[in-house]
Amino acid sequence: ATIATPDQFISTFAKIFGEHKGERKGHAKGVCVSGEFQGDKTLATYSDSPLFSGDVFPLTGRFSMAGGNPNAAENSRSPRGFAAQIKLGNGELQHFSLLSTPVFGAKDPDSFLGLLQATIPDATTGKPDPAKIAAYRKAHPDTQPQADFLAKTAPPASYGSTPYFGLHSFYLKNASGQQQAVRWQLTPVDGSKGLTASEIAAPPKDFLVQRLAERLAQGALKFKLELVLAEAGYPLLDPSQAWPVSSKVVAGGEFRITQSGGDLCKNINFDPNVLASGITPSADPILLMRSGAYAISFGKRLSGQ
Ligand code: HEM
Repeated sequence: ATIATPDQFISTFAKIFGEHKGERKGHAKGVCVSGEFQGDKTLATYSDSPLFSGDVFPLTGRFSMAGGNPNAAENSRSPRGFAAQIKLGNGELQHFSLLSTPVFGAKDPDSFLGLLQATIPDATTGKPDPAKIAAYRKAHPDTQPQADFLAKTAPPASYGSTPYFGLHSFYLKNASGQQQAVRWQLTPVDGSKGLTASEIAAPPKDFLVQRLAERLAQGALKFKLELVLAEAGYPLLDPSQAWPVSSKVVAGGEFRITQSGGDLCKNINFDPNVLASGITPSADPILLMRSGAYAISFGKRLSGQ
């Protein structure tokens, strides 16, 4: 049974990253973007959602650095985030809220909260205690795969040169009512590119916003939406476990980012459980936890806390 609560995550983020009034308590550093989404009609086999009608819908989004530090260093070996709110023609909304790692940092809220608590800086040194973190990971092996991925993968060279992963399972249903569990992911049409060794050692300051603007000056930045189809026995409730690489993947549409900067995303809470009709959440307890935590962060930051 889960005992971690949304407010415990918010108070633990404050202990790790400090209090930053008016800022997002997670993914504090980021940039608003806008553009459009076009669903792939061939998905009708699996989904009757109007998201996949083939119509073009406007989106407001945000690229971000994970963590509650609004001044996070951009060579950090931490996840990057991409969130999007798509406005369908019928007034419905569809959110995507994704990370650049193919797995999440823990199997459930309790394990994730314990990991965060183990990274709270030590009162005397002012720094996290690496031995404490290592001991926690050893006792909770589900926290290791994401750390391994981040250690071996160069941080993205730009927000547009990395894939993004939804990590949770969601259900689609088709016109005959058949259900299919999927995970969604975004593949960058430009390809993936990491920072070079010298950029990692001596990163240009705040290059992510600049590189994004430079890229958008050349035309739309595109990502392909892909849906990975679950098969019998797949872990549907544990985002720390990757699905087999042999899984069937179907095309879901295309994201086209055309503008960056400004404040359009400021008053959006990119709650991952805001879904267009025909798409439903799984019972992944981390997915459920996110709605409560994001709502607290949203309320705080819009009221200057
Ligand atoms: C229990 C686990 C998690 C907690 C407690 C948590 C907490 C938070 C909080 C408090 C925010 C700021 C929300 C706001 O002020 O609007 C945030 C942002 C974000 N989170 Fe999480 N998160 C969790 C898991 C995840 C997972 C699994 C993903 C991706 C699959 C993710 C992706 C993001 C992204 C992309 C943002 C930035 C959204 C934006 O740009 O506004 N988070 N998270």
